[in-house]
Amino acid sequence: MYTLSANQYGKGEIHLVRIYRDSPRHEIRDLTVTTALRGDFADAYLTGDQSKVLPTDTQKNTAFAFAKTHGEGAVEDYAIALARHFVESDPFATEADVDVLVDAWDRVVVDGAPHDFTWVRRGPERRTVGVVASGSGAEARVEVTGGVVDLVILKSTGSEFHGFHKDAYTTLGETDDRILATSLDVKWVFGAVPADWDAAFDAARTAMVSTFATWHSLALQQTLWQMGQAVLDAVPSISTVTLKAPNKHHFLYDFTRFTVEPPIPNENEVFHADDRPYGMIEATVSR
Ligand SMILES: O=c1[nH]c(=O)c2[nH]c(=O)[nH]c2[nH]1
Repeated sequence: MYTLSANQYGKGEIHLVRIYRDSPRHEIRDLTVTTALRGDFADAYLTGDQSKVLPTDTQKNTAFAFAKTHGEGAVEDYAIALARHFVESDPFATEADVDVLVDAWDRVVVDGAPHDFTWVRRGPERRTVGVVASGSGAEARVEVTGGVVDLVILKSTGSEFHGFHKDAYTTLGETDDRILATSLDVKWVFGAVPADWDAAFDAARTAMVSTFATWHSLALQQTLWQMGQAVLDAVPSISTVTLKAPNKHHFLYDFTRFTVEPPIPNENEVFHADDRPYGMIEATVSR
């Protein structure tokens, strides 16, 4: 005998674009929305009875409809409205997830003037918004997370790595001046609702980026600890932040193997940017 221990279902990566065209200067919002419902859905798996299953196609339709009807506030307001709608209107859903990836677009500048309705996609960095809604009435609960994925950042000095533990397999040289580069995947949990979702995101992102730049690093581990604290300092409504950071290694290219005369110096100027393998450094910092 086996047990269906857990199940959820929803629509993955609903890519929707909302244009705000109430004035000649349009605005754009580019969202990739993933929904998931949990609740009384075991029969759909165990017996094939779909009578309690709101199709994922309907979830997709609702995501598009809410982009119009609940799209005026921050992305968080949209995601909260959509998640609450699922738990409040679907008698079989007890919990709903709405996860959103936000693609940013930069307004094009033509002859020094910002253009009204043309943008160039920024990237690969994307802001993330996650909502888990459950219960209803007095029991209604909403948990909101924010974050960023694929925030690629590099500093060309101000990073050291030495004094590490060595064994018979250790070949890595010690360094007091190296490139430090990563692609950050960061998620933070809101313990309270901030006054302004967008301002909270901007403050958290600025805290991370400026700390990465200014903290003289003795290891990516130490930098992540500093960045996590900076996020908590910058945004009082964030209770916990989890940072995942691949160490994108840049190896000094060894010109000493060449026989050219005169020898070519390489004083931390030419590197082999290795895309894999990478170190994977992770930390969660909490209040
Ligand atoms: O900042 C670093 N942390 C490590 O744990 C590590 N390991 C390694 O090989 N290089 C680095 N760099």
